[in-house]
Amino acid sequence: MSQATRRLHLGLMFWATGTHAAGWRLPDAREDAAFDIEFLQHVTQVAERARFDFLFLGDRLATDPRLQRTNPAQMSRLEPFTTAASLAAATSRIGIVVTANPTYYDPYSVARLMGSLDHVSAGRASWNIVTGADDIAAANFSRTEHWETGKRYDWADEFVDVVKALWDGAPSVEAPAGVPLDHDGRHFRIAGPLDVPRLPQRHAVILHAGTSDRSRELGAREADVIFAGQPDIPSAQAYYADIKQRAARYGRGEDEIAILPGLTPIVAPTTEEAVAIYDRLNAFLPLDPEEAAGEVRKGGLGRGRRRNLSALSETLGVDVRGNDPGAVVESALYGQASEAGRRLIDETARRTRRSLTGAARISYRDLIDTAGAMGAIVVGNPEEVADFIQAWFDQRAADGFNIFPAYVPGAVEAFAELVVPVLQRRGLFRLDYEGPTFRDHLGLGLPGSRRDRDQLVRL
Ligand SMILES: Cc1cc2nc3c(=O)[nH]c(=O)nc-3n(C[C@H](O)[C@H](O)[C@H](O)COP(=O)(O)O)c2cc1C
Repeated sequence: MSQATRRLHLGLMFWATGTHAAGWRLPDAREDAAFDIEFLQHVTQVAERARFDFLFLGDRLATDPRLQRTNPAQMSRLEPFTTAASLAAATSRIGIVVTANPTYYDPYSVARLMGSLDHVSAGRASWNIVTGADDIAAANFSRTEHWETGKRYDWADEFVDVVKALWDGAPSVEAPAGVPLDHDGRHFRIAGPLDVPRLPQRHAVILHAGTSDRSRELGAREADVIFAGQPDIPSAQAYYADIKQRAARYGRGEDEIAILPGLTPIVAPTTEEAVAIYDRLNAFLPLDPEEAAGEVRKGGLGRGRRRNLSALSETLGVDVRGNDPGAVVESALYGQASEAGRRLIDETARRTRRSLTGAARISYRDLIDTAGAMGAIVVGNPEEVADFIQAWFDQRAADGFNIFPAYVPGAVEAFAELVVPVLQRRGLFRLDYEGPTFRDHLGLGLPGSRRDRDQLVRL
């Protein structure tokens, strides 16, 4: 795609009390937000008014008390297909992404649920394929273990193939009874045809999120959007180039696959106000008790790492235990710290505008706060946040972002009101939707049928 026509894409990651662990502590936060469908609809409408490409509903198939520390709204939630149908009825343009994990679903059900959602939403359905980070989910699905990566992706590859083939054979004007599938594969035996009529988008938009080589391959082959997690431009550029190269090997053009890292923007009219929000959120978070040497524990995905001087010492490569967490850090620490430690200090300075030498100084507590949330975070005024987004976009580290609002609804409204107009003024983001379907927002036409495509490849 030429630079002139390349457009930024924006998704909204919806965690009802925000993606910051203290998002639920702010005055306008709602502790029942995850279950109040009118509230979910309101947030989706705010995103739609700002012309976001999509609202993203992640999912987990198990609850985990450890999430209470970091994202309480993730501990219990509404089932996403049901939620999505309700959000579709309250909106008319925004794409709606539902996470459904092939490891624990079956293909006919997903083809049917997603196909129905595409009808209910008039062409705005999207399936986020994840193979699952939660090994505890296995215990809810009559399994003794969460499969290892190879098995999960062998299963997922065939699963996705079958779902797309079911959509291709869905009842249509040309074939009112549908086309039987008669799939007899390694994992699935499915007769078909699907009982849902041909989807408005033919295929729901496919998203994918994962980290392994197998995940990259599945994403490059099947996904229209990749949800990525790199925290900085160099690592995001490497990931971006790798996915686009892999996609090219499947005959797919650069513009057929959008790579959107997650980004937490903390924005306010002035830099000082934005930093004050960031500090205020972090001040709510308690520190963990210190641990004995050699016992530093790290949290898993989404559960955050331990917030104490022991864990900080690990990252810095310098033993800083015994300091008052609120004390300012000596400037000599920079020279002593590991590379990861120096990155942590630099990132803290970028977010807080404090330094090791200036009038406003970095404290140990500031470093702990940064280490607790190392994803891509930008704190600043609207122009500064837009600069950050544009830098990633221009340097091909991203085709846009999945926006993680730190607190809800305030951070969604702030981004919509303050940053989107700047991105629009710069010609980076759409002024209006160009069509009614999610595929239209992504600039994608209707997909050819899999069988046609396979035949073309054979010719
Ligand atoms: C950005 C991102 C978002 C993810 N979202 C979810 C999710 O909503 N639900 C889930 O079960 N797993 C989610 N995962 C986990 C992936 O499905 C995957 O299982 C995990 O990253 C391990 O990588 P692998 O599958 O490539 O081995 C996410 C992963 C990433 C990187």
